[in-house]
Amino acid sequence: MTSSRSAWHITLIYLVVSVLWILFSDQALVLLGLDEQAQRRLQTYKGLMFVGVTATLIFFVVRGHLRRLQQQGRALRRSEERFDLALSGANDGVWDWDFEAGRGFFSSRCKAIVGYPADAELDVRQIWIQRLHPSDRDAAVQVLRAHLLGDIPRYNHTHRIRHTEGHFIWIQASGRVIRDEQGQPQRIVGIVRDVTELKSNEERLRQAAVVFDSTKEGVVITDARNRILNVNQAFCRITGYSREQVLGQNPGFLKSGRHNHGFYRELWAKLQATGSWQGEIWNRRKDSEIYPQWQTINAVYDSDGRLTHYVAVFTDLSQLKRSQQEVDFLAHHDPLTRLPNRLLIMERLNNAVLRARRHSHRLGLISIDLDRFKNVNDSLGHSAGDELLRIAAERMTGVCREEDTLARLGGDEFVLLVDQLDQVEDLALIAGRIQQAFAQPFEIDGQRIHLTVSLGLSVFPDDCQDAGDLLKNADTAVSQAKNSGRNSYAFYTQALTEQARRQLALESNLHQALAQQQLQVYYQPLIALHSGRLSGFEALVRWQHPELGMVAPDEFLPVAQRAGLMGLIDEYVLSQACRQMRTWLDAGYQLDTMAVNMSGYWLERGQVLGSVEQALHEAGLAADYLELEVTESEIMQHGEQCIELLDALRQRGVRLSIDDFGTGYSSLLRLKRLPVNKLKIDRGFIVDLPGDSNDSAIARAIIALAQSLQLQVTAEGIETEAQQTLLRELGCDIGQGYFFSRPLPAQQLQGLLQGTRIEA
Ligand SMILES: Nc1nc2c(ncn2[C@@H]2O[C@H](COP(=O)(O)O[C@H]3[C@@H](O)[C@H](n4cnc5c(=O)[nH]c(N)nc54)O[C@@H]3COP(=O)(O)O)[C@@H](O)[C@H]2O)c(=O)[nH]1
Repeated sequence: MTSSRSAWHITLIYLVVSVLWILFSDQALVLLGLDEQAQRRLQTYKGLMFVGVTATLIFFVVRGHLRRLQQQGRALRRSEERFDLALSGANDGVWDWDFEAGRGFFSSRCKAIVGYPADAELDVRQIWIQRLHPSDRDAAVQVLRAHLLGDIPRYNHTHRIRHTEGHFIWIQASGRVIRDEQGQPQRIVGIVRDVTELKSNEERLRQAAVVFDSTKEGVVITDARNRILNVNQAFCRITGYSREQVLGQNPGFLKSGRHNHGFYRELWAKLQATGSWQGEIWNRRKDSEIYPQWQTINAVYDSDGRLTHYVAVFTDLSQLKRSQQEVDFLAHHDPLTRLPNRLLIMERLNNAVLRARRHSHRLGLISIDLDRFKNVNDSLGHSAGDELLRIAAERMTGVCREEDTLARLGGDEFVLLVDQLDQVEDLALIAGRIQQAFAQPFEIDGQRIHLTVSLGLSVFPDDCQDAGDLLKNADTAVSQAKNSGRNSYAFYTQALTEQARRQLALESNLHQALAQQQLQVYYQPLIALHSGRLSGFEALVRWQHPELGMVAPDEFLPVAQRAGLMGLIDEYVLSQACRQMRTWLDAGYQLDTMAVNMSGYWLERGQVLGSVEQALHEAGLAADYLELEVTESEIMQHGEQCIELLDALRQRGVRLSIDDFGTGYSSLLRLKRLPVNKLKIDRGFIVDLPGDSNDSAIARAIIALAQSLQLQVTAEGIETEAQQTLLRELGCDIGQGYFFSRPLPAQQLQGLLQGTRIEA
């Protein structure tokens, strides 16, 4: 019942009772039959009583009403106090936006949130519209509009507001619209809350969650009873288990079985005593693979110091271990062929020598060098060269025993350590097998490559006393194999070492020899066999070493070649020979030829032409006196380039001769194209004449071939009269050899020259 109806009720009852009292109380007095004075007195008392009763009634009604009002007021205040307390406890501010009046009310907390003092007079624009973050404005207005249109029951939105100090704060505003009878929005009332800290906490949590899930380390969080509460994605990736499969489990199910109880006992003892443990631990993945991990476990305590959680963070070390193994492997192996490298073979060699010493057995070392491997690299490129080395290593491994070690020292150098060698000959058998491994051509990039190997064999303790010397000796022997024509093997001997030492000494003295003119040119006569006339000389270099005596060219020329001095020697001999020829001609000796050897170095560098022209010019000698000798094998090796050079020399009038003819397998077709004047039969075919019928046949054939090609023929190495006679009979033009004279210095040839002088 409303308050006005209650008031009408009471008033009506009062009216009825009052009217009935007035109407019937006087009649009741009349019925009493009292005199007029008594009646008037009673009427006065009656009136007084009515006033007294009604006054009493009014007193109680008013008092009751006022008491109720007081109670309601107190209840309202209490309720307001509770509301205020609740809002301020929750740190919320109240706002009220009256659309009709265009005013807003903002509680002091509401103002404080934005940075205004409590007594600041603010309108809605100042506190809300102008302060909204531009990025949040559209969304905030849209939610408000939706609520005002009745699309959503409450206005609730979180957005950024610029604080009076300039920075942005996050607030959460909520409210509800109040409408008039027609449903038109009158005002909206609500609360506002500063959620900046909440937001930054949320952001931190979000970041933590991203870190938790994106970190490469596996993370496991357990409760105090060690039941898994959470794991991250890295844990799942590393272990192979899904999150659902492990939640609630004890992490002990990951144990690999590789650690004993003592290990785990110590782990837990340390964890409980210090609150953390760190170390390498082996666990088992879902696919049963066991793997190492580096793990840190920390105990987590609450503010009262009670243990609440354990957090374990671990890194999978298996990749690292594999890399470490690979690094270790590469430190001792060659990455291309995966064979042991120099470091490892030396280690094994040293150990093998110690064992061989202790047990008095032999061991062998084979140094293996691929012949002309450089040509493959130069012509087909380094990747083809690498591929070839890889296949060669495979083939050699295939023919070696398990217990022996094949290693690559670098480039095309390999060694094979043969442990426990029963007899030296066995090493030769193994060398043969390695040579055989190269019998088939190599298929690289669609090309068939024929390759041979040279092998040097050395035996402990026969050839040396330690591992270093064993390797050195095998190297020396391989050089010997190479010098003797490649595709062969050679054993190391003490004599070889002496030779190697002498060659080293020669190499270091050769520069000095050139500077101090220790090199001399000797001349060996060339005799026209049909007349016995001295037709010329071949210039041959000699080294008069101050300590070693006369050193033969066979010995020092390969050294000069290696030392890069061949060009200087060739030029020196050429110019000396041309000058000497000029001197002899000027002295009136009738000579036709001065023969000079042309080395492979000259052919390679292509400097011959310039040097020849210069030497002839300086000596003032006509070109046709000069005969350059090129060996058959050099011509074969240098091919077209050599022919072009010979052509050029020929055009300048220089005569050319093929030296050591018969040893180089030149084809007749090529021979026909060569611009040469002479063939020089190799001494090897002369030495056994006239007794050896094969050599006779060869000499005869060469002479016939030369004649048919209209070339002259010289036979070198004639040591006997019989050889001279036979060769003359066969039609050989020129003879050279000890039978006529050894090579001699110019001044010792005067006697021989006398017969050729033309008297002026
Ligand atoms: N590029 C150069 N090569 C040169 C030069 N001087 C010599 N050589 C080459 O060195 C090789 C050895 O030469 P050498 O010891 O001088 O031997 C020559 C003669 O002494 C030797 N010969 C001559 N007759 C006889 C004989 O009757 N018996 C015998 N055992 N040996 C004899 O033959 C060598 C001449 O050879 P060749 O040149 O093939 O005619 C040798 O290959 C020389 O070519 C030089 O200055 N530059």
